Amino acid sequence: MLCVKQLVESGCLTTVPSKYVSRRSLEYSEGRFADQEVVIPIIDFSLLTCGNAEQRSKVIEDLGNTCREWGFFMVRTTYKGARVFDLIDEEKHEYAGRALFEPIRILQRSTRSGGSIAERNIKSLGLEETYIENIMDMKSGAHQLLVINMYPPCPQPDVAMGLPPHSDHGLLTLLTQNELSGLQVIHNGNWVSVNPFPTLFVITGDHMEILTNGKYKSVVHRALVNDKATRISVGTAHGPRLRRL
Ligand SMILES: O=C(O)CCC(=O)C(=O)O
Ligand SMILES: [Fe+2]
Repeated sequence: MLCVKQLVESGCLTTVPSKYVSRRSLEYSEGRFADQEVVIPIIDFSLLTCGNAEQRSKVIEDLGNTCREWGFFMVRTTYKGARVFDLIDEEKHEYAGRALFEPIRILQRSTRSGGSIAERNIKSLGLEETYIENIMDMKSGAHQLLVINMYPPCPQPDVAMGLPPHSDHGLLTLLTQNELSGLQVIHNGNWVSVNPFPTLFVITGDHMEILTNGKYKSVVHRALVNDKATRISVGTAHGPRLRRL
C-alpha cells in the first residue's frame, strides 16, 4: 500500500482509498460549523517591547481574556523568523544549523518566543512571570517538539481528514503555515476556520490548562485537507521536561 505522498505523486489519485476515508464526518458531534464568520483574536506582541506602559498592560489584559475565551490566538510580531514561509533562500540559511547536531536556530528562537509568551500568559493571571519556570524547574531543562505536517492535495477533501481533532500537550504550541488554510479550532462548540495569516498562531496546550486550574483552555483543533495544493504547517510545542510532570 502506497503512503499518501506516494499516492499523490503517482498522479492517478481520483478518489480517496477507503483506508483514508475519515470515519467521522467533518461535522461530527464535537462541533458544528459556526453560522457566521468569527474573528480570531490577534495579540500584538511588538507592543510589549515598543509600546508605552498603558499599551503593554493592555496587551497582557487582552492575552488573558483571549486565553480564557479561546485558548488560541494569532500573534503579530516584527520577528522575521516567525514568517518562515515568506523568507527568501538566503534568509532561510541564516536560521540553518552550522553542524549536524547543532539545533536549528529557528527552534532556539522559538524556545525563547514560547517561553516569553508563556510568561505573559501567566502574568495575565496576576502571577509572577517566572511562576511556571520555577514550579516546573524549567531552567534546568525543557521539552520541545518540532512537528512538520504536509497535507498534499486531496481529490475528495470532504471525506478525508488531515489531522483529526486533538489538543496539544505542553504549555503551548507555536504554529506557522504556508499560504493555505486548513486549521480549525473549536470555539463555543463550533468549528472555526483559521484563515491564512502571515505570522504565528499560538495554541494553548494541556499543561497550561492543568497549571492554570482550567482557567486557560487547551483548545481542540484539527486540520482539513484541500483539493488545490499542498499545505504545510510547522509547529513547535513547548513544555516542561516530561519526567518533571
Ligand atoms: O496543520 C495544522 O494547522 C495543525 C497542526 C497541529 O495541530 C499539530 O501539529 O499538532
Ligand atoms: Fe495540534
